[in-house]
Parts: sequence; structure tokens; C-alpha cells
Amino acid sequence: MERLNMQSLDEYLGFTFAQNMVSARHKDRLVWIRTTKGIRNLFIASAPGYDPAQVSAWREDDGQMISGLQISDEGRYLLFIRGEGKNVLGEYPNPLSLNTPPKQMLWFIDLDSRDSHPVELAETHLACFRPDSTEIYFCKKGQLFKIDTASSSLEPEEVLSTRGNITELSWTEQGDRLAMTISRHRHSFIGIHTPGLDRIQWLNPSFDRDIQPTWSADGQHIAYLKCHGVKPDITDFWFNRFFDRFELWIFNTNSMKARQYWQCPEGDGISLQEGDRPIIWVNESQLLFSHEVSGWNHVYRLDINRRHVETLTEGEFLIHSYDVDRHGGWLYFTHNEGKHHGYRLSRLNLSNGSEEDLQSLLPEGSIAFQPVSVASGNAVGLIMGGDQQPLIPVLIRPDDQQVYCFGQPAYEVGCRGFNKVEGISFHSKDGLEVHGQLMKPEGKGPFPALLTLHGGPWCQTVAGFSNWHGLSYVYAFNQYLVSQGFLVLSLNYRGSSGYGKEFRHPGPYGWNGATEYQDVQAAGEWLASRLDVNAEKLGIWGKSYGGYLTAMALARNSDLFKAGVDIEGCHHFPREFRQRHWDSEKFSCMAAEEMEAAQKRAQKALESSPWHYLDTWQSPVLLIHPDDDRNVHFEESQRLYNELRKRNITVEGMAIPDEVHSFLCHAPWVAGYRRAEQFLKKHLKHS
Ligand SMILES: CC(=O)N[C@@H](C)C(=O)N[C@@H](C)C(=O)O
Repeated sequence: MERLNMQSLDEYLGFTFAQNMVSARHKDRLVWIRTTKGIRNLFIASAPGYDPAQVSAWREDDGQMISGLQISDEGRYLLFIRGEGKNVLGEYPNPLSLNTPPKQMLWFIDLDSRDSHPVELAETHLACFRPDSTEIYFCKKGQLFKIDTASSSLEPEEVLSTRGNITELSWTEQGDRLAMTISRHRHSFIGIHTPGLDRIQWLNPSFDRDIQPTWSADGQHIAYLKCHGVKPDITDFWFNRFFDRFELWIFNTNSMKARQYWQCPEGDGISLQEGDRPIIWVNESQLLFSHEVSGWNHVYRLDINRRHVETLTEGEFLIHSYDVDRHGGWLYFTHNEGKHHGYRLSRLNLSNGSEEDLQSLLPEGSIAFQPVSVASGNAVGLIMGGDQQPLIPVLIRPDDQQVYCFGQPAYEVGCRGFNKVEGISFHSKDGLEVHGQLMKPEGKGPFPALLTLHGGPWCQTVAGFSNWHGLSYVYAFNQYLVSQGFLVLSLNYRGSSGYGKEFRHPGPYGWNGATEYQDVQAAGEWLASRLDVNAEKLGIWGKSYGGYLTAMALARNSDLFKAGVDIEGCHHFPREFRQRHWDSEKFSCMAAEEMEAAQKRAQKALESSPWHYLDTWQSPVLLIHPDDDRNVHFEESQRLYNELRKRNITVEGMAIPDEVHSFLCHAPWVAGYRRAEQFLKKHLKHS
């Protein structure tokens, strides 16, 4: 392929991005979201030809995210939410700083109507179709409403009101009962609403947290997870090997009894990581679910008659996401077996257990995400990316070995200059093997180099575009930096997904010891020791949790890292965890008898923060922070900026009014990265 070497930052960041593909239950039709330069639109493709058609026509980089995308069972209606939710102060994001801030709204499209176009229905964050009807149900906190799309007024009607927030909605396929997860801060119940009945029927309420109600096709059973005890404090959940222990329960709607079928062993359970692993009923008596007890997330089949759980996938690899065809014949799954820098597609015959690798049908080096089976089961939709391939939707017909790409080459032009990505591993200070992706400019060097750190900390960078837009921007920017002559290493430090449970939960870390910093230091030394790297021109950049580690590196090792860009970073753990949005009790009010322990904890958290090392901070830094950041408070960069300025350390700042964490609009990605490029060039190339 011809290489385009002179490309602008705009071109590098102008990639098209497909996500959230969903399938209709009874018709071979797929729908997905496509985003180009912040302009988000919906596309559908239907059998037999699967020619993609755009069904919305938004034209502006307006920051209005699309989520909750659903297609009705017969494939006629689409439903989705446009816009982000409120912050802890009750404000919607307004990234364009409009005089009237936008609201988070429910939209729907009737694909069969002659002038089919999106219709705005109501303010909400959660909605669903009622099967076999023209009704849409939606929630506002603890209130449930419905709208009949066949009515001319489209007026919402209140259905019920309950304490707390409704966080999940799930109708039976027959549309006669609605299961709702109702969250009441530290606990949650599942309740059933039956039209015509005047009260909610609770499903075995307990002192645990019930989530993920999933109906069997005949509406006789609801499978759900029962998580032990009160909602964990985020600071434990993240950094203290806290696994949210859960049990798998099934409620029988005939006997009205719930029963436990499986439970995680003590000390195991759900924790934050990449991927999507739902409960799926294969038939009336079997369902699939996932857990990580073996050290890696795998798929298991429960036979409810035999009360037997069978392992379907096993080995030292992560199952990222999966789906089952509607006839229960095949499990389609993406995983990283033998290739920890990407994900590949396989399928497993659920009758005889035989497995087929489908990756060979895709172009060399492809990365596969989110398989979705179409209704007839003869094809599977997939989001596919690669090192030179932004995410596009593809359709695979495994039986006749065909792959159909819905993406069009014109959308991919920005990537043709991208360099090859090399997956690498090396040993950290304490001997742990850590992983990353190396991107080198043309020539022999020595090059100025950059270490780059993703956020999370549970996220993972792969050898190409990722299925989260934030990481795809990071990847494209890194490729751009390579085109500008930097050698770049993207590090999956301990705590990252993709390398097993032990790697992701390496004992106490983060606020509780910052043990992952030794990986950052080791990566810096590894880069500095390379003959193709100019060790005097080694820099670092990172976003969010990666911003925290960037600040840590500049504060503790200005000798190694000569300049850095810290985007949306946290710099003082105890201060940040006291912010309301974390809902943490660890660093705020302390009962008298816990005072000593709490003080020790706060001291440890401070010692694990860049703030503790300000005296040794020498290297120049650029801080970038959006001021409506709901994840890491704006104040984190504001305070650091002022403290460094007082100390005469070279610091530049870029505040972005009204944007949120990971930017809703495209423009701030370009503006932020342009500023970062200039800063890095000034301090690592031209100085
Ligand atoms: C939960 C959360 O907000 N974590 C941040 C510290 C973070 O790192 N987020 C990631 C996902 C990012 O890249 O923004």
C-alpha cells in the first residue's frame, strides 16, 4: 500500500469509529453507531444484501453521545438515548457552551415510515421497547413512564413511582412482565411490574445487591446476580484486591421461588476490567454466564435441571465479549489467546464442544470486538479494527467463509500512513513481566521518545484501534507522534486488563502503595537504554489514570523523564477521593475509634500521590483539564498548576470550559493534542 507520510494531526484524528452494534431478535437486521470527527449517526443493514443505510442525519460535532441503542424484535423501530447524564450538581454537560444546555433525551425512529427520521420523545437516561406492542417504557430516577408510539400526541404516561433509581429494565419476550433493578444507594432489589397490577412484586429481597435480571425466552425464569453486602467503596474496589462476590440465582415465576445455582468462592467476584460478559439463556433450561475464578474470565454453561455448571472455554486468555446465535447452536466469542496485544474471533459448537477459529477470515492483524449474531443465526456482525484500520462493522458468514465490510475505504484514509505496531514485554523492577506496544519512526535514530500511559487503570491498549473512542484517540495521536519523529511506547502497566486477574489486581496499589509506578520507571529505563532512543529527550504523556502516573513520573523521576503532558490526571488521592462523585467514605468523616487507621490510610494515599514528591519535580509539564470533569475533578490540575508555578517549575495549562472527562466533542481532542504536540516538540525536539 502506498504510504502517505505528510499527514496533518486533523487527518490522523479524523478516523471513523463504529460501535455498539445490535441485532433485531426476529429479523436479520443490524444497527450501529458511526462517529466521524464527533458527528454521530445511526446505520442499519439488513439481509439479504446488508447494504448499509444511514438513518439519522446529525451533522454537527455537538458532543451528544448516543447510548442505549435498541432495535425492536421485528426490526422496525429504533430507540436510543442522545446526550450524557447529569453531574453530581444536577447539571447536564454543555460542551458547546450553548445558551440553553441540551438535555439527555430519548429518541426513536420508525424505519418503515416513508419519511423515517429520528423523533425526540422524552427526557430520560434509560428506556426499552415493550415487545409485541407499540409502547416504549422509560425512567426518570425512580419513576417509570410509557409512551405509545402509535398515539398522535406521544404524551408520556406515568406507570409507577418507587424509591431510589431504576437502573435496568428487562421485559419478557411476550411483553407481559417487566423486571426492573431498583438501586437504593448501597443496596438494590429486583422488582417485577405487571401491567394491570397495582404494585411491584419483589424478587426474593435480601441484604445483598441484586442486578442483571435476564428472562428465559418462555418468561418462566429470571436469572440474576446477587452481589454480597453493601456496594463496595470505590477505593477498595479499585485498589485493594476487592472482588465483588456474587451468586447466580434463578427465580421461577411459577413457583414464585428463587434459588441459588452457583456462587463465587470467598475472595472472588466481579471487578473492573475491559469487555462485556452478559448472562445469555441458550434454551429454556440452560444459560451462559462468565466468571474469573480460574484467573481469567471464561464462559460457563449452567444446566438448571441438573444443577450443573460446565466450563466452555479455558486457558490463559481473556474472553472479551460473546453472543449466542438465537437457536443456541454457536457461541461466538472474542478472546486474546496467544495474542495479548489484540482480540480474535472464534466460535464454539454448543452441541459437541468443537471450536473454530474465525480470525483467519479477517485481514491479517485484525482486532475483533463485540460479536452479535443475526436473528437467523447464519451470520455474525462484528466490530473490527487493526493497526491501520479504524473500527468498522463487518458481517461474517462462517458457513460459507464470507466476510462483508460495511466500512468504505474513504473513511479510512487517515490511517494509511500509520506505522507497524510491535507487541513487546519486559521485566519490571520487581521481576513482573509487563507489556506494551512499541511504535517506531522510519530510520535508525536516536529518536526523541515518549512513554504513554492509558487510563482506568483497568483499561488496556492494543496493537491498533480500541473499541473505546478515548483509547482510539490515544492510539491515533501516538501514531501521529511517530510520524513527527518520536519513538512511542504504550505501556500496559500492572492493573491493566488482558493479562489475567493477578496482573490486574497486583495486591494493594494506586492510592495504597503505587506499586505500578515501578513499571513506569522500568519502562522509562528500558526506553532510555535503547540505542535508537536519545535518552536526553525522553518524555511521558498520559490521560486520566495515565495522567496521574505521568505526574508521578515527573515528580519522582525528572532525571529520566524530561517533559510531560498530563491530561485529566489525579494528583492527590485523599483530596480527590473526598470529592462527592466518588461516593467514598475512606477519606472523609472518620469515626473517633477509626481515627488512627484513617489517618494512616490518608498518609499512605498521600505518599502514593505525585503531590508528595513536588520537591523533586523539575521537568516541564503541560496540564490539560476539562472543567466539567465528572471523573477526576478539575481542581486536581488547578491546584497542581498553581503549586508548580509557585515553585518556578515550567508549567503550562489548558483549561477546557464545559467539557467532560474524555471529551464529548471532537474539537477538544484536536485542540488538546495540538497543544501537547507543540509542547513535546518544544521540550524534546527543539530545545
Ligand atoms: C473511573 C475513572 O474515571 N477513572 C479514571 C481515573 C480514568 O482513568 N478513566 C479512564 C477510563 C480514561 O481514560 O479516562
